Amino acid sequence: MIAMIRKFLDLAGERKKQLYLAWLFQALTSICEGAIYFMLFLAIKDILGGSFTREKLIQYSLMFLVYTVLHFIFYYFTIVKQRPVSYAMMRDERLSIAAKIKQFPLYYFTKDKISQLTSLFTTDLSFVEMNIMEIIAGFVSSMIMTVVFALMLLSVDWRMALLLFVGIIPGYILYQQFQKSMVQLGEQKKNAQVVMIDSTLEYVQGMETIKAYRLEQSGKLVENQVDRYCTASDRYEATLTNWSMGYKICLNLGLFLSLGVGIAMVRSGSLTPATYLFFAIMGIIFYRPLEALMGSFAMMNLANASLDNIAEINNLPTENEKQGTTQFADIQADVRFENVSFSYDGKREAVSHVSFSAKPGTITALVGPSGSGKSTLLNLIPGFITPKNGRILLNGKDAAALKHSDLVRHVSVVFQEVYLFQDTMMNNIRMGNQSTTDEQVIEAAKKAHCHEFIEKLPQGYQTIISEGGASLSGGERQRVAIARAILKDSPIILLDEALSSLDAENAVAIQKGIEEMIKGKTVFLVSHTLSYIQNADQILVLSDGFLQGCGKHDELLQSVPLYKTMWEKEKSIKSWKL
Ligand SMILES: Nc1ncnc2c1ncn2[C@@H]1O[C@H](COP(=O)(O)OP(=O)(O)OP(=O)(O)O)[C@@H](O)[C@H]1O
Repeated sequence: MIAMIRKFLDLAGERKKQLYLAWLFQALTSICEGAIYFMLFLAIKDILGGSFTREKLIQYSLMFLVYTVLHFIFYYFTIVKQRPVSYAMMRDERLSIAAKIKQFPLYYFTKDKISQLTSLFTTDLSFVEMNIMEIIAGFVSSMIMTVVFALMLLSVDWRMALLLFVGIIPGYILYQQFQKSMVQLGEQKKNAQVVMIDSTLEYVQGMETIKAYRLEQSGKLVENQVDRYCTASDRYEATLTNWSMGYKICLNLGLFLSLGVGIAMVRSGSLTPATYLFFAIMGIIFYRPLEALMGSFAMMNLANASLDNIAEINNLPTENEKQGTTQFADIQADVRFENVSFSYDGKREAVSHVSFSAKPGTITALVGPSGSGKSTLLNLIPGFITPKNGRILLNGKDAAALKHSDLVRHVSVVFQEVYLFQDTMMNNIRMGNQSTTDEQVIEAAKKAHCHEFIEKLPQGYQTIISEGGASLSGGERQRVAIARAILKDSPIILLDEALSSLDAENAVAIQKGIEEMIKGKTVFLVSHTLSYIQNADQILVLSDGFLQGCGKHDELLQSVPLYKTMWEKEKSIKSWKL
């Protein structure tokens, strides 16, 4: 629990003071509650001792009123102080994680990591936001109440108090065991939840394929994961209930012992009936905060796991942290790879010992079988991923030493998959260069051959694009990406299968736009279709991450067997007739 509070305070930052104040009010609330019970003892003592007069009745009533009012006032301030803190903290945390995610290397975003992030936003942050204050307040209150009650009981009769406390020892031993098994079950429950979210996302995203192929078993997979999560949750709750019962019994051993021995003490005259009666009442009340502590343990456990997940994301190194500080503002860029290697998992190299150079005003095409490392090599250029070995030089300057923002500004990318944001078409294109006017945006759209279809949209350039650009065809999305790149006007241009979603007519239509965009630039082009790139200034042939050859189309046909095979295959496919 202490570790969890520490983690929470780390997240709280400057709001720590407000939290301390809230917990101080919580402590005062508990002290007032303790005082009310102490008055109860004094009243019982007076009644049984025959000294309960009318004045005492008024005196106790007034004190009761004062403590009750104070209790409510302190409780009100506890809530007022702590309520906004968790919402404000989680707001900051959401924004800071969103900003941090943007700086993660691209290869971080694998399917399971996306599920982990989804779970973090939908479950962990919300859970902490909704529950942590209550958990900590409950813990602070339980602890203070226990101390206040213990001091009060000791001051009334230390022998009876010690007998009552005996139950804490077996309770604590059981609690330790319980904690271990609950942490394990909590992790199982959490993992089952991540897998369930993962399979549900996959199910929704793959709906088109599921419907097309009537894949009934895909629904079964979601059903299984939902069942697994339900079983894990059930096991967690059932175990919690069993342990809680055992814990309660252990604690109450002290109550039975004190009441049993107390009777003997009253009989022998060493204990007054008033004190016995007081302990009989307080015996039940004393363990309540400790029992509540156990009850909220399940929540603590889950909150702790959520805080760990938040910390894990916060502690991940970002690409920017690894980048240098050298400024780069050249308007042309000569790109040189020197013995560059990269591995995603630290075991197998996706790009291995690659060296080549590309001059401004030239097109370098990357070809090779699927998985040969073409996209990886492309992603190395803007620093989306960084080489594990070797160097990439831009105009002779090591890219690793350059400011990340400068590097990214110098590279325009058109990926195969184009993401459009839920914003106007105008703003979606303007993302290429925020400082451009509407006229410049339209000019770029015309060059990329988007203008015609944008004009046909209900509000033209002011039409809001649905999330991800799902309402546009693949070819339309790709032309918007080309318009963005035209606006950005960077010295380096990366085209990763950029023509893949265009039909032959469209591809020819925007050829001019692309030609204009790449004039004087250092262009890298990934293509599976060799006929598209046969006029490139140089072609890099990759296989299993290694560079098999580098040269012009005719040279490669002579010198690289893999290239020759790929070319012949393409020719034979083209001659297929149905
Ligand atoms: N995010 C990732 N995490 C782990 N491995 C990856 C990741 N992305 C790619 N790989 C692996 O790295 C290797 C090279 O992949 P890359 O995408 O660069 O190949 P490619 O030639 O572009 O393939 P394709 O033509 O199919 O797009 C492959 O073995 C691939 O499985």
